[in-house]
Amino acid sequence: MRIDVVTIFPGYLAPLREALLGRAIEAGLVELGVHDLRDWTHDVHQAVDDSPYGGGPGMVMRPQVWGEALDAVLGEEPARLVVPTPAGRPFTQATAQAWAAEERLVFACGRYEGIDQRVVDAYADRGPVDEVSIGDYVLVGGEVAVLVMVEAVVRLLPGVLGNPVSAQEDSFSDGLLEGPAYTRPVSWRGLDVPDVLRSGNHAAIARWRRDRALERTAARRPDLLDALPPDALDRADRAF
Ligand SMILES: Nc1cc(-c2ccc3ccn(Cc4ccc(CN5CCCCC5)cc4)c3c2)n[nH]1
Repeated sequence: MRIDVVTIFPGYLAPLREALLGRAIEAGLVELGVHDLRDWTHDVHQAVDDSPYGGGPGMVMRPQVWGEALDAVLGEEPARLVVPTPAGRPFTQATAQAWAAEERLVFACGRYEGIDQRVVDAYADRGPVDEVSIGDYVLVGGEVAVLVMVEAVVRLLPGVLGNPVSAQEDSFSDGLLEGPAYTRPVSWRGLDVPDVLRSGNHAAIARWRRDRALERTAARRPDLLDALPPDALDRADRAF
């Protein structure tokens, strides 16, 4: 997979070259290009924003600069164009799974109050364009959202995670939140590891973990329970 990011703050994307993702890049599992939007300005002030038509607070990013940048970065290769925005469709684990199958992702990081809508509209007839939100809160720009989404996607690529099973057993992959996890010591500050986890009884352990996941999901994300397909909960689950 190749990932390109266009931004006026390239330094914001430096963490993508650290740790696990950095190793994935070095291993050639993913290619990353980070591009400074201002490289496609032609004025001495390198202006990328202007006042909004119709009035309103703040500034909007100008379409011309974005058009030149995205034409250059996209080139002739097909790619999915991703535009983070508070007004986007929710980015979920399902989105990450779908994008992990893509050959190319290009992220357009807005700032100010966002990017002139015609940029999205102009590229919509060239290929898939996704306007996505990572949550119901307002960030200052798209860069942090791109860090989140790139991490969620790249960890799913074959060879990136040391233990790929955990990608399948993620929270949300079975529709439930994962339950509590424990490691040594058995007792810590008067708090003990649940006996069942040390029993060696794998059926009992699986049941206990499922019950804790159901309990946590019901308490913290009842919406996920409501969204489960009817056959997702078996009789033992319902007893819980
Ligand atoms: N999930 C998520 C993604 C983002 C995101 C992504 C990309 C950009 C580019 C710029 N900003 C900042 C910004 C965008 C829009 C407004 C206007 N809007 C008015 C009505 C109420 C909500 C805000 C204010 C500031 C961004 C913010 N935030 N949260």
